[in-house]
Amino acid sequence: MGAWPRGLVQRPSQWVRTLSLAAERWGLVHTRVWSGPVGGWKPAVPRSSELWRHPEQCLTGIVLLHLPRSAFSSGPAMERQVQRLRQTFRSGRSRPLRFRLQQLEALRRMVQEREKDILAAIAADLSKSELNAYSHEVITILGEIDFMLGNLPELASARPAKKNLLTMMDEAYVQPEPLGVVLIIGAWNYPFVLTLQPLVGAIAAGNAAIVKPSELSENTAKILAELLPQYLDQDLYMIVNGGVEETTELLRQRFDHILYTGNTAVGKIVMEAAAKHLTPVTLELGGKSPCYIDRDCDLDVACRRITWGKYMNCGQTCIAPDYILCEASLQDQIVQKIKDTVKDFYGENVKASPDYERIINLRHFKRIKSLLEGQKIAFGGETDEATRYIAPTILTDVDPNSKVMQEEIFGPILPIVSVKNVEEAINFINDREKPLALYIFSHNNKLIKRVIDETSSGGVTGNDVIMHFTVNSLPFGGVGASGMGAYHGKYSFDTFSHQRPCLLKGLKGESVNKLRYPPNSESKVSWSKFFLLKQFNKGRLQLLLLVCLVAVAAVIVKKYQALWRGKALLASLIVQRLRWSSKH
Ligand SMILES: NC(=O)c1ccc[n+]([C@@H]2O[C@H](COP(=O)([O-])OP(=O)(O)OC[C@H]3O[C@@H](n4cnc5c(N)ncnc54)[C@H](O)[C@@H]3O)[C@@H](O)[C@H]2O)c1
Ligand SMILES: CCCCCCCCCCCCCCCCCC=O
Repeated sequence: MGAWPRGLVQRPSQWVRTLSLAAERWGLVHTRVWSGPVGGWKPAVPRSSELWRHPEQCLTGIVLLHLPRSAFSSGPAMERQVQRLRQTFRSGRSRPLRFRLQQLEALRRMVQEREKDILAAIAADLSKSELNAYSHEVITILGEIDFMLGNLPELASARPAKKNLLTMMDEAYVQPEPLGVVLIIGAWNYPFVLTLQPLVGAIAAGNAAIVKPSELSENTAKILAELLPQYLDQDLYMIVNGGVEETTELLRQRFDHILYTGNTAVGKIVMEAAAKHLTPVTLELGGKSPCYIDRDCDLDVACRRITWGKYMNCGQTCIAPDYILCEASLQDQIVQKIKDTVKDFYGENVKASPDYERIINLRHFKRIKSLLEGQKIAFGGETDEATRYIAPTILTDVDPNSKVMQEEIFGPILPIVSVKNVEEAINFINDREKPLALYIFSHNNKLIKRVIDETSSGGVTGNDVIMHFTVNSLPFGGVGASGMGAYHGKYSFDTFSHQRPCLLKGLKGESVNKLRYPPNSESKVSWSKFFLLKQFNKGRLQLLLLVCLVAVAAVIVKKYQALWRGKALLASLIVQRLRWSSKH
């Protein structure tokens, strides 16, 4: 696509433009606008595109290119796109702070100006009320953008580093630098926040990025593909929509970092593909997040908070409490209190509540429903395949070896497993894969700290659920099977940056440098120990003292010399003045 396709140059008529854009919206074709040999092929952005409005400003005109979708996900096409972004990155365009801030502001404008469309898309994907879509997703993105806008100058600036005796006179600092072209693969359960929050970090850190939203939340994927090119620099930030085929093709390309959010099985595929290029990865995976309720606890409060975090988004939250661990004697009270809270939150008819979502697709609906088989359902259990509704459900006396305890539930089913005491709870947690989150409810802070000390998990909230996700001064990520790396706030910036150590020396000081040049000797090693390990022997200490004394003496002499010189000058001026006065 390097040469200008002369024969095809024309300004498309209104109906050609309308039809093209409609076909693009329906997902039939990709429409591209040729903006000259320099600009290359750009997405034909509806309405706002400068290319549509001012074709005369392109080199010689514009031309439309209609290709089947597959043409853009083929290997060579994908490679060209990554190459295009890499070239722009290499031009240095994404590096200046002013540019990054401007792109982040544009992203904020996008969220604010197109809020209605965004909320409608999320609502369509997850049967979520627009109010919930706003508080679960949009607020988080706006908060993250504001954080970056407020803190970017500090985050991106060089940090002075401590020096040793050998580099005392030099300049040592850590300079964060962008990694290059990064790939962000989003998830469908919070399709807006889990796709855009990493992008905020990538932009802030000065990278180019390809964003691949989940095809399972197709409405959000579509609106992102429509909006992002209208607000962000298209040569640096690009969106690729599609499914397994497109992701597979993307993963063949070389990136400088990949941040993937989703299930552990695909996480392994991502890591394997990344290993071929030695690309570092951040894997935001899942797991079964336990929730321990201590006997010494306010059960009303605990159950209200757990009900909120478990049934929010119909249980499709990576950090939802997956199951409850408690003493057997608490089980019935917990069931009753959660039951009462569900009524408080969603009313008598949960199905009719605007605050209760639906399962994303039939595959997940069937998977979750199958987890109910053979279980003791203490509450809920109703399902409706036509609307993919699964009622808030509690299972009691659950066998730790049953299917529901083998995989992450990712749905509105809450098993209660009884344990004798906190030791057994700790062992239960440690016998399994490290979870993404861990929750402990107790009046006893020491017990909470003990559970934290004796277990491992991606994150922890004591006496609440989910809320650690909302604190952007805390890194968000998994450990072990629940993932690697972290993001949010400063941690996003760091994830998408290389912390580059810089040491700037002068060309003087060769006498000290002789210590490291061959031939080596006992004395040189001993001096190196002195400089680098601060290992003093008596003789060396005396020598050092002597050097210090000489240095102090030199400073004093210099100072007095200056003083004497000053005094002498003054005296000679006075003498001259007296002579002059006596003459006149
Ligand atoms: N840590 C987090 O922040 C976080 C957030 C959301 C979800 N999750 C986790 O994600 C899981 C559920 O979400 P999910 O979307 O992965 O589930 P899913 O099983 O619905 O996965 C579907 C996704 O995997 C992709 N996929 C499937 N096979 C692939 C292949 N061979 N190559 C590339 N991509 C392939 C599909 O394209 C699709 O986007 C849960 O475990 C949840 O805890 C984690
Ligand atoms: C005083 C009113 C405060 C209202 C605050 C509402 C906070 C709601 C926060 C919900 C955030 C949910 C996001 C969860 C994302 C989980 C990612 C994994 O799936």
